[in-house]
Amino acid sequence: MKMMPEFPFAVPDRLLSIADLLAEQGWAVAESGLAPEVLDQLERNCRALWQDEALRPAAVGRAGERQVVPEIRGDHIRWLDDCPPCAAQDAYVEAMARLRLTLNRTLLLGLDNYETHYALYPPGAGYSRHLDRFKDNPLRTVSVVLYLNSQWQPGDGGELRLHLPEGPVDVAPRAGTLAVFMSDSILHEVLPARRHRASLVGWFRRRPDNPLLR
Ligand SMILES: O=C(O)CCC(=O)C(=O)O
Ligand SMILES: [Fe+2]
Repeated sequence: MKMMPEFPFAVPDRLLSIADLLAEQGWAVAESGLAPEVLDQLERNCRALWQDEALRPAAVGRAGERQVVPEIRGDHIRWLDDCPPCAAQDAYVEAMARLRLTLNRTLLLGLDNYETHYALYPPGAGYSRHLDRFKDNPLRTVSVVLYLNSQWQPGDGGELRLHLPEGPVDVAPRAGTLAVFMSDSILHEVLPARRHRASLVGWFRRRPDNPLLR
């Protein structure tokens, strides 16, 4: 039997706060805690992929009927698994592993793995209101967005808008900000931006055969 990869670490308050907020309200916005050099390198990677035309227009719709509809979703993406490895990406993946273990230990979510892609929204592009969990694939459980825009100014647009029962909450996509929310319940959208908007978007997934989650 394969055990969950487990590594001992002191859980920083920052990660515990994210877990508390998720349990309380279904979403959290926090500082990622990643070093400035790591954030810089990730931002450079995302922009270089765009310059090199190595990002592809993202599709919407269920398996079998995926299509590119820029009026609904205008970002361009590349999965991290498909990118040349580098130390900054390793640091990001490790930070996400720590967050995943913290959420499992505190909230017993049974999160098993993480899938993630770079995303670049050119000026004017957005993503209409949606949920991240697909009807034909219920494994995505917690969504995580790390923003990579060191030059972001108020008025640039591109906010993540969470549609909550008590009203909308907007998150500015400033470098280092982490937005975390439940994939099946938090409706959200990306407002069009005036400049290129870079991020890493990912999902903690459950195991399809987890007997505890049936
Ligand atoms: O970039 C964001 O703020 C959110 C992106 C998003 O909702 C998605 O890719 O599903
Ligand atoms: Fe989303």
